[in-house]
This record gives sequence, C-alpha cells and structure tokens, in this order.
Amino acid sequence: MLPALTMGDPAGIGPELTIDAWKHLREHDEGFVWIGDPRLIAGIPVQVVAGPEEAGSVFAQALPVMPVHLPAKVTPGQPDPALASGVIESIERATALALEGRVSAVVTNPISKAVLKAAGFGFPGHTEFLASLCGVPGEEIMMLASPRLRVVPVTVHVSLREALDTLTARRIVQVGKTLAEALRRDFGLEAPRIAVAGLNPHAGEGGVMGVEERTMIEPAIAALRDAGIDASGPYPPDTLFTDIARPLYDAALCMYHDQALIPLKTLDMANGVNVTLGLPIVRTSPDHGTAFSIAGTGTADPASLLAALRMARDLGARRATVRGTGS
Ligand SMILES: NC(=O)c1ccc[n+]([C@@H]2O[C@H](COP(=O)([O-])OP(=O)(O)OC[C@H]3O[C@@H](n4cnc5c(N)ncnc54)[C@H](O)[C@@H]3O)[C@@H](O)[C@H]2O)c1
Ligand SMILES: N[C@H](C(=O)O)[C@H](O)COP(=O)(O)O
Repeated sequence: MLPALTMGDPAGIGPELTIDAWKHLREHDEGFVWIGDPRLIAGIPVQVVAGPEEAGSVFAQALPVMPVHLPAKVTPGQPDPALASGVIESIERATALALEGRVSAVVTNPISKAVLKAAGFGFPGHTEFLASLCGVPGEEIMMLASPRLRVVPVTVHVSLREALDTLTARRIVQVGKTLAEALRRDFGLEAPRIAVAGLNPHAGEGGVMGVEERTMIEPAIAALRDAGIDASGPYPPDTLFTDIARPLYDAALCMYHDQALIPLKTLDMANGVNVTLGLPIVRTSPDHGTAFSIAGTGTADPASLLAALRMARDLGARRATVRGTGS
C-alpha cells in the first residue's frame, strides 16, 4: 500500500518537489499517489487514476494522480486565497483514504497558514486540521525528527505570550506520555529516554531566573517517571542540543515551538521530517514551508520531502505489523 501525497499550496514549491520525488522514487521501486491538479505537473508523464490501488502499477511509468480541480490560475510564488478550496480538498481526500485503510499514510506538501487563514480556514495548519478530520482534536502532537535529533514542543502554533500563559504541568505530562508511546510503537525504542527542557535561561538557575521549572516542569517530570517513563530534566535549553548532550536522549520535550524547531532546522533541515503523533493515521511532512521566494525556479531541495516519504513508508509498515500482531 502506498502513501498519499497532498498538493500543498500550488504556488509554493510543492508541485516541483512532487516531480523531483517521482523522478527519484521511481528508480527505487517505491511510490505514492498524488492528490492534486494535473495542470501543475509539467515535464513528466502523468496518469489519472480512480483510486490509490492503481498507483503502484503506474508509478514506474507515470505520476499517478487523483485529480483536484483548482478554481483559478496558478502563478508560482504568488499565493492566492482563491486556491484554498483545492488545497483543503486534497488534504481531506488524502485523510479519508488513510482512515479507510486505502493508503498507508498521508504525506503533506507545504501549505501557507496565512493564505488559508485569509480564505477563512479555521485551523492554524495541517496538524490541528488533521486531528479534527480524524476525530481526535487536542490529541495531536507535533514531532520534528531527523537522524540527529527528535524534538516535540508542548505548546505549538500560538504566540510566545500565549505559550507562556497556556503551559501547564498537565499538558507537559499529556504530551510526554504520547511521545513515549510513539517512540516505543513507531520508532521501536523499548525504553525511550526523554530529556525535558527548562523554560527559563539556565533552567531557572535554582529559581532566581524563573519559577516554572519548580512549579510545573519538575512535577511533570516526576509524574512521567511515576508512569514508568524515562523522563529527566529540566535541562538548561542552551546546552540540551549540543553534540555532547544529544546522544544521551531519544527525544527532547520542549516548552514552545521555536525552542524545539530552531535546533532541529539548524542541525538538519535537509533530513528533518514533521511527524504528527496522536492520530489514528500516519502523517508526515517536510520540515519546511512553501518557499514562495524560490517557487518555480527549479532550485528547491527535495531532500526533506523524500525523508518524509521514507518515514511514512517505515512508520506505515511498522503500524501494519503492530496491527497484524495485535501487540
Ligand atoms: N508543514 C507545512 O505546511 C509548513 C511548514 C513550515 C512553514 N509553512 C508555511 O510556509 C510559509 C512560508 O514559511 P517560511 O518562509 O517561514 O518557511 P519556509 O520553510 O517556506 O522558507 C524558509 C526559507 O527556507 C528556504 N527553503 C524552504 N524550503 C526549501 C527547500 N525545500 N529547498 C530550498 N530552500 C528552501 C526558503 O526559500 C526560505 O528562504 C508560511 O505560510 C508557513 O506557515 C508550512
Ligand atoms: N511548525 C511546523 C514547522 O515550522 O515546520 C509547521 O509549520 C507545521 O505546520 P503544519 O501543522 O501545517 O504541518
């Protein structure tokens, strides 16, 4: 069974990355079905298919496409909220196929949060939208994973002010438990080690630079350990991602979006993958966005999309094995 790849913002780099991914994967006996507007694809053969079941036999000769009709002209690098209906339809159809068990995973090309918001879209982005489509709103966890680092922010697509206002011990524990389960089930780690970052400089320096470590993070770590999870910290964030520290843990649990994503994207942008945990389906995404400034120039690097497709393949296969054994 193959994954479904969504269209993403058609004015972004998604279409050209899709072409690059097809060219690369067809040489490696792998594949995907693309749910997008065929008019976006040039320079390679395209085959419209009625369903993902046909994609495997087509992929070596042509890009298998389940068509989405865009209601307006697309100019690379010029996002248009009028195209939002097609962007959203692609995500909805891919997710429905995954929930029906007809594709192994959903891999999403980048969307623009601002453009969808301008079109009236009611979610911050894919992560929250997919949780709603899957019937598990609030359960979604965003992980960024690369061979060099895995990070999960407790608070995600909110302002830093709102992150500080909404960070709680309870939420840290909830995210930590979902992370530990995912590291065991999806990444095959029997005893995953979770390093918990402090919030404040020097992790509060014993309370002289902030009290959140003592009032919420340390109690959360204690609750995770009581639940049998190997959680430790809170660690000073500025040294948690060093070459010395990273080998000592399997994932870093961070307090807010950029505390997690700056080190991941700085260390390994090309191999980073966005994985949504807490869903009944496998969903991965490149760790970058629409890159409007280079869309259509032929300079976009497909590495992260290829990594996302590989991780979707691996996670999908592992989930199928777990289902098969019932373990
Ligand atoms: N999962 C997603 O859908 C996702 C992820 C991140 C950002 N976004 C969205 O993308 C839009 C643009 O966000 P941004 O500018 O902050 O981040 P971005 O990742 O789109 O671009 C940041 C910089 O990296 C470059 N870049 C990104 N991907 C590249 C690639 N594959 N090859 C070469 N260069 C690449 C861009 O040219 C730009 O200079 C925003 O609307 C944001 O919400 C979406
Ligand atoms: N926060 C992620 C990042 O910066 O790469 C990304 O924006 C997530 O967006 P989605 O929820 O649309 O995957």
